Amino acid sequence: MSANQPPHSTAKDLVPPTMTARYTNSEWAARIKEVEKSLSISKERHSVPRRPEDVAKFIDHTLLKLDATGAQIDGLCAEARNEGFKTVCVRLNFVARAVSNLRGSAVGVACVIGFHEGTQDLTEKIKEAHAALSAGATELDIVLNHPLLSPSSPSYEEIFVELASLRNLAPPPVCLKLILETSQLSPHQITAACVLASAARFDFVKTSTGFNGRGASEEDVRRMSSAAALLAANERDGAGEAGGVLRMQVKASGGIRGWDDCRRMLECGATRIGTSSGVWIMRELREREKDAEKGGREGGGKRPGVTRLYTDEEVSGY
Ligand SMILES: O=C[C@H](O)COP(=O)(O)O
Repeated sequence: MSANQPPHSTAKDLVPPTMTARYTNSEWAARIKEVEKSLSISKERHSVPRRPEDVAKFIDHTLLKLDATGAQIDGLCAEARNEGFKTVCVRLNFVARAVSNLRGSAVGVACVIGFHEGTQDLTEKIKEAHAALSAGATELDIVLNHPLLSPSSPSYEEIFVELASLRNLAPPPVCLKLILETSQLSPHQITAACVLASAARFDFVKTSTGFNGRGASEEDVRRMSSAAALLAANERDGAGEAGGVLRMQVKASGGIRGWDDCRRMLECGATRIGTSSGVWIMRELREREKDAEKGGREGGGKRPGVTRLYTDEEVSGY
């Protein structure tokens, strides 16, 4: 299937039923507590690619302003094609236009769902997701209903049912990302959201919508990346010979404006960057590379090469 082919184009009116619960709230609470007990936040600095064509593949080129115009979406798609970005990230009303713009390219189309509060009910989110897939979206960035993580009475069961139902509607190769809105969550709630997203087989946890509170922070990305690594390791242990466990990845988004912000997020363990400043990041990176080359020629330094962030087994291939 090509990157831009609608995965559900033959089943336009078919919306699968919602999934039933897997664990009770208190069982989820116990599982989350276990994960928290063994979670240590990695201080590792992940290696980062420097060649612009490699960096571009980590970027979701994003335009989510409510007053965005069709002409701006056309421009966004042209930039994404030109730079070789991973996707363009747009609202539902522009998915079909973006898909048509990007036909024949390797650039995918990500659509935000439940944007930006996340509090829509499950039926609403399922309808939106179904419409996005039918229009050709290859990735869905779904906002967590984060008020359901309220510290006094968290509804883990309800959140899991929502996530599992959306995964059921959109199986791989559709890439599913859960937007946590980390500015609204405590570290404990962030870990809880990672546990639920991983159990529902989401491909990514994503920091922010860019519309509520601060954007991505190094601390949050490190926590999410460490939790994802631990959850994959736990599952690998449980899977024994069966293997095949995929590591959930982290998308940093919100307020990432320049190459230094982008590099810092990748160093903390993000493997996708959501930003409305993609073109500026690439411009800055090219300028830095030019300076480094110049310095290298004059001072005998070495141009940084491309390094791998994860092994093939660790990433899910998106
Ligand atoms: O999903 C991505 C964010 O909305 C992008 O946020 P930004 O406009 O602050 O770059």
